[in-house]
Amino acid sequence: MHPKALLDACAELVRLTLQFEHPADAVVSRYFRDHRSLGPRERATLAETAYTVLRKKLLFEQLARSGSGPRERRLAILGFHGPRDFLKSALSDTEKNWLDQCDAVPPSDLLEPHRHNLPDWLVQPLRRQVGEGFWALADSLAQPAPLDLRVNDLNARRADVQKELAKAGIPAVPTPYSPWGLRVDGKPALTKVDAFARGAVEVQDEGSQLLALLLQPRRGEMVVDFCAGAGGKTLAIGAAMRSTGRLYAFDVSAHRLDALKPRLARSGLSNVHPAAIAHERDERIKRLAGKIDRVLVDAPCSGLGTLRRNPDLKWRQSPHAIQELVAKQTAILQSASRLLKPGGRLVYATCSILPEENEGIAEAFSAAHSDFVAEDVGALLEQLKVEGAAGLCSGGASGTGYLRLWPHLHHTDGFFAAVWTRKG
Ligand SMILES: C[S@@+](CC[C@H](N)C(=O)[O-])C[C@H]1O[C@@H](n2cnc3c(N)ncnc32)[C@H](O)[C@@H]1O
Repeated sequence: MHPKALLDACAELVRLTLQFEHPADAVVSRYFRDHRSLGPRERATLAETAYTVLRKKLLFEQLARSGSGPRERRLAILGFHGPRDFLKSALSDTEKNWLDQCDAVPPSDLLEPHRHNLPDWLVQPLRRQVGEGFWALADSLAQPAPLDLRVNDLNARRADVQKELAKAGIPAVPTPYSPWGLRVDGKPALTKVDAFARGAVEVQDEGSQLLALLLQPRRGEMVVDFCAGAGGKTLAIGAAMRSTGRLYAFDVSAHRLDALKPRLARSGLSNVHPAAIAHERDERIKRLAGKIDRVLVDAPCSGLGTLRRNPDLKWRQSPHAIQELVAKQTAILQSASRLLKPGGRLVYATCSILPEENEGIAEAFSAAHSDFVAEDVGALLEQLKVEGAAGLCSGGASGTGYLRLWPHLHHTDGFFAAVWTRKG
């Protein structure tokens, strides 16, 4: 594609994503479906440009106050993902001069919002939690995430898959905390790799893998993944159960559960039972009350721990939306807890970095449920032989009560988990 046409296309995609009517990944997929002739490199340029604009929106909007031409075009020029020479061949002389002026602005001249690129309402809660780590956190949230894979240890070994990927020209290293994880350089086309086609690997952030590990499901047990979605954690749990017992994958979205089906087929698991429920108090849930060994509640949340992958969320979420989520999280955890038999384990998890969706929910649950004992997550991870377990946790009486993963410290998405045992 000619540089001018590619820049025009980038400006159009930037315009569409900045409408914030739909998640950015859905807008990008839709754009690609509507423009089937785009090649892989053009797609990469378009997607990365739109995502860079979302990541650095406040800075770019400030810089775009000067310059001329449509605003989306100025933003696309600032965020353009590709060689500078290539970009400049698409620009007028005026635009080239303006871009040189923008490039020359020293970071020390920028106001704080133009450096952290976060909405005001998010800055205080993050500063309160990470203190001096705030700028490292803001920087890491503005970077693209690495690609993590989970090796399906039902049918493959991590070391063998690592060798197989290396042979296919995809270097990968074992992840430091999850026993199943491989971290891959760049963004290879995984669907074409045999290990993926035969279900030996799935794409999954290392933090998500740790949530499944924390549930510690055993052979032959009855387990519920309450908010299973497209089943990322379901697959990890089912493999840890060695495809035995019964694993219910519940979700209110039949559409999301549909996306689990091809993944299940690849995985070789035969113990998973997906079922759409109407809401958290569904009859199906009532029938299983008191019968389940382990329940994972991977709750619907703000997703603010995934800003590296979903930078639009910081502009689409709001304090009001968070309040609604907190009410929903409380209700789901309450209902899901009824499923457990005495001695059973409950794990509540989010991919949020806000205390009200995390410690706030966990502490309120503990206070209202004297029949559940809060477990120390640091101690559990230690037993599970997770490297540097205490460093992954914070809070509670011991200071390691909850799992608290941060992108700038652990190179995973931001995750939270709390664990309880139902008293016998
Ligand atoms: C964080 S996502 C789950 C991601 C999934 N566990 C995975 O690993 O891929 C939260 C899920 O909760 C589901 N959900 C929302 N409200 C629910 C409810 N009342 N009961 C059960 N699931 C619900 C959403 O449809 C969404 O799929």
